[in-house]
Amino acid sequence: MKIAVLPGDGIGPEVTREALRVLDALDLGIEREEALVGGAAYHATGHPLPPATLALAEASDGVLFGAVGDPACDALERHLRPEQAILGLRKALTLFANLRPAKVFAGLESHSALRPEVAGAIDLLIVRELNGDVYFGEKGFRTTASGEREGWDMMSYNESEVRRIAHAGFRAAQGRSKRLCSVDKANVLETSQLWRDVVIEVAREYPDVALEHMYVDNAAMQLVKSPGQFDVVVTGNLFGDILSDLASMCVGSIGLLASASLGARQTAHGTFGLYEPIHGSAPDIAGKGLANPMATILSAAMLLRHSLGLADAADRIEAAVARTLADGVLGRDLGGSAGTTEIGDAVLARL
Ligand SMILES: NC(=O)C1=CN([C@@H]2O[C@H](COP(=O)(O)OP(=O)(O)OC[C@H]3O[C@@H](n4cnc5c(N)ncnc54)[C@H](O)[C@@H]3O)[C@@H](O)[C@H]2O)C=CC1
Ligand SMILES: CC(C)CC(=O)C(=O)O
Ligand SMILES: [Mg+2]
Repeated sequence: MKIAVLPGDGIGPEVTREALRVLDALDLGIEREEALVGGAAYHATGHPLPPATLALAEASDGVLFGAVGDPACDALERHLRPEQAILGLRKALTLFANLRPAKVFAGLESHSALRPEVAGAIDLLIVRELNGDVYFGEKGFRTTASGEREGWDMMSYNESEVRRIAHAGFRAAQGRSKRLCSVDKANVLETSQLWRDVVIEVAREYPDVALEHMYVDNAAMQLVKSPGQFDVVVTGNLFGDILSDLASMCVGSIGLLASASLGARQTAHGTFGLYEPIHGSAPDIAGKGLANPMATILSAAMLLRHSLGLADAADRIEAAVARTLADGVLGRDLGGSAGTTEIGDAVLARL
């Protein structure tokens, strides 16, 4: 079993370090190799996703990813920006299904941005499409006839892209409460109309799952009003990106939400995937020891479960994180004072 570790930029290396300490403590015999990615890779090699990094990821059983993003790179041509590394990995590795669970941990109800009785009901899974949509369409700048600058980005989905993520959504729903909410903007966008049509076609293969459709603006409102109504949500790349950050504050902090990005490839141990917190490189707190590493630690648990066939070890990590939070070890993001290493220590002590 071998994993690739790509810490990246900003708080990426800080939170990845804590997740690796947790994996080490479990002594699971996992070989690992680290590589540069994002701004760190650009500064060292001139490219945010060097061929050696991609090759390492491809040759591994799973990838643990920190975060990419560096304000010093914001003026670079787009293909050289750090964010292109994570987009490139998702695309090159055909990781089209991004699972983003959001559940309120016991004891954290009052740390949600919502009222505790509303927050307490949250236990949902966002299944976000990750290989298509406006993130991967043609884009550019042009000058209009009247001489104005104009930026444009092409949004599209084809039916096979929608079909495979719809299947992922329905299968996830079958494993949970058999309810699936498909989120789109079919009242305005043709991309979304196609999305809705295909989801309805795929639904015929899952008669045991109750399908509902919701427009994304309403979904954002409903997630704040009564998040407990949602179980599995399947949606496109852009909407899923936005709704999952929103869901993180319903749970309490973006520093708590983990993710698994999966495709179809099977290894000897499980489904190949990339695992990362849903947050970014947080330049505002990078290097200060303030980042909450729990999202990355929980991502490592998802790696063990989905890619390495080590569900018991994943359960242990998740239980240790839950106990740490229940014991009131909270970072600044949750109104506490524990730093990154202190939170890692607390999880280690509860493994
Ligand atoms: N998958 C990735 O690598 C992602 C990269 N990014 C990149 O990250 C950079 C910063 O983006 P932002 O929009 O600021 O989003 P962000 O998620 O990095 O930060 C948003 C806010 O949440 C806080 N935060 C994030 N993670 C935290 C943690 N673990 N503990 C405590 N507080 C945390 C930050 O301090 C900041 O105030 C940009 O370059 C962006 O493109 C953004 C999202 C995902
Ligand atoms: C950095 C972006 C490419 C993606 C993002 O915000 C995310 O995947 O959550
Ligand atoms: Mg995001």
